[in-house]
Amino acid sequence: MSQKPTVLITGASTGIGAVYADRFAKRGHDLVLVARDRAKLEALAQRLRRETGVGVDILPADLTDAAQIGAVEARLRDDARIGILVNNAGASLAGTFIEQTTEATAQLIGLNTIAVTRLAGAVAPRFVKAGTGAIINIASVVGLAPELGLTVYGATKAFVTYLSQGLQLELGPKGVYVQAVLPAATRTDIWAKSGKDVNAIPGMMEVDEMVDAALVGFDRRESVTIPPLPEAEQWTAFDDARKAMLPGFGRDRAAKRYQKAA
Ligand SMILES: NC(=O)C1=CN([C@@H]2O[C@H](COP(=O)(O)OP(=O)(O)OC[C@H]3O[C@@H](n4cnc5c(N)ncnc54)[C@H](OP(=O)(O)O)[C@@H]3O)[C@@H](O)[C@H]2O)C=CC1
Ligand SMILES: CC(=O)[C@H](N)C(=O)O
Repeated sequence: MSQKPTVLITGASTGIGAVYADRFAKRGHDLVLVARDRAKLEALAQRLRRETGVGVDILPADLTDAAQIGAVEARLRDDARIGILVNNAGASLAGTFIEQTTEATAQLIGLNTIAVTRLAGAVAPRFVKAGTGAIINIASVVGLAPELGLTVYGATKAFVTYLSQGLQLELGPKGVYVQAVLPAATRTDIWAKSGKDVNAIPGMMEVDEMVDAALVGFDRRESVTIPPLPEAEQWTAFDDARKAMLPGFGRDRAAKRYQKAA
């Protein structure tokens, strides 16, 4: 059993989550791998046990199912060895807003936002009590870019970034580190699953490069990591512009432009 904190990773059966599993195993952390596909989780677990010698448990679960996410929450609450949560499981959707059904968007919102919030909520009290722990939430640059035409998906990812920033403010002073990772297009199965041809999209980052970059941000304890963004100052300027508005929100009169002419 590793002396390092165990890492629970959701969406570990493929793509970004599977690479996080590989990297944390190579760093010597025991793992708990969560996704729906038991066979893929077991194959990855066997490889990582064999190659790295760490302990790997699998916890198959559909995170949109109340009973199944409940089992993952219980593990996060009760297993004191778990010191890092990677909230990565997520999906995208084919089509435009008016082509998407309310059932499909509700399912997407459930996975990309409610599950992320519930799992963070299950583990945060224990982390705060211990005065240590880390939560990595996988958002997306799409959450900053309504122009990309992925409205509901992007809205779920804006939620994840906001949630992460809020949690970092609330939990950071109590010793808990929260990171939002905002990948841009990354070569994984998510594209085919949402009806897109991964090879037709320019600027596709390889998944190993994306996760390795995100882990550089993790090691630096960045609160927001955007792997492809060349100029970090652009994010700082964006965030500073937001903060500059805050004093303007606390006024008891409507702004002059909204006041009726006398
Ligand atoms: N690839 C990209 O371009 C980008 C991806 N992201 C985000 O990265 C995260 C990982 O996606 P990525 O690796 O690309 O895509 P993949 O489709 O490869 O991986 C998604 C993972 O989530 C799991 N998953 C999906 N639905 C459920 C569910 N209902 N319950 C439990 N697990 C589920 C899948 O496993 P299983 O099917 O076995 O359940 C799989 O392990 C997502 O949050 C995505 O939004 C962000 C920006 C860019
Ligand atoms: C739009 C996508 O499906 C992609 N995962 C992304 O966030 O860029």
